[in-house]
Amino acid sequence: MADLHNSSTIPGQSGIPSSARTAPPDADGCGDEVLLELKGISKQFDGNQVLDNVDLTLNRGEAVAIIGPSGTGKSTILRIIAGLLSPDEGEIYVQGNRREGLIEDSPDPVGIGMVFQQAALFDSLSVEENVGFLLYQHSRLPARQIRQIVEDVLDMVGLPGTGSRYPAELSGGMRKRVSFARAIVSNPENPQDRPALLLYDEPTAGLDPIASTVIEDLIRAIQRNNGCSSYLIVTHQDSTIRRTADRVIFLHRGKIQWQGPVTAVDETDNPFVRQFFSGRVEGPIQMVH
Ligand SMILES: Nc1ncnc2c1ncn2[C@@H]1O[C@H](COP(=O)(O)OP(=O)(O)OP(=O)(O)O)[C@@H](O)[C@H]1O
Repeated sequence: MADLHNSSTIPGQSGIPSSARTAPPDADGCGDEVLLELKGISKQFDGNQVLDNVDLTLNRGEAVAIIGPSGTGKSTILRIIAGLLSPDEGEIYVQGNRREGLIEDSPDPVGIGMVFQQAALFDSLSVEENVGFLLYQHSRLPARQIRQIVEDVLDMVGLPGTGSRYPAELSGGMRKRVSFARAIVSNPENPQDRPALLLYDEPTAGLDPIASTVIEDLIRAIQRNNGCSSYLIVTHQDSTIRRTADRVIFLHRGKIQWQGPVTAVDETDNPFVRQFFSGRVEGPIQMVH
């Protein structure tokens, strides 16, 4: 496992009991291979330092939640990891290979998939055509098989029998689940296309508690079905943090202020984590008005 003790960029780390800082080596049976490493990543927009010298390591098979107040750079870090945005400074290693430029310039040695916060659906296409869009466009699978795959995925996201409806006929939460279904649909002809790393940007935002549970269970099921795949998940929702994360990273003011196993979020005396989980207005995190 990554040795969190050696990370010098985690000022709040000292509040975590040493026994809680690292998981037992290879607890998940996925080996201890480092899948992703960020070294000294910085990014600013219009003079606003959003990420400031961030180091982050993710092992194969790990599930990590990135949390923190709004506007603190969580989506930015996902977009940098996905290769959609360049950092101003720092290095990115995917399975030990340094990435040069954006994803379009040099493909990574393993697939990285991103499930966006707001994936737009095509209004003129049915739910089935939306979810099966990439398979209809890029695979040679017969339409009947694509329909079956789509039906199965709709079932998985808790929307069975909705394939013939149009996005305008669905609630916002249902549309979100259709987007999710589209993001996770994969071609059985190319199982190697399945990403080794998935990046989820607030997949349960705006969903009712039961629909959230369906998506949270699905995120875990996808990880199990893909062997030792890993994911990073950005979320504000307490239940999603607790049900999908093995490890939690707290980002604020451009830096990782705390990280530890999900079981430690209720034990740590780190003031950022305490304020975040209690929802108190008073504390080191100041609302930006
Ligand atoms: N392309 C961009 N151009 C200018 N500023 C940007 C851009 N992308 C992000 N920012 C700014 O960077 C900061 C961090 O944004 P980001 O979306 O990463 O935050 P976040 O932590 O994901 O927020 P939230 O929890 O509200 O989704 C914000 O102040 C945002 O306005």
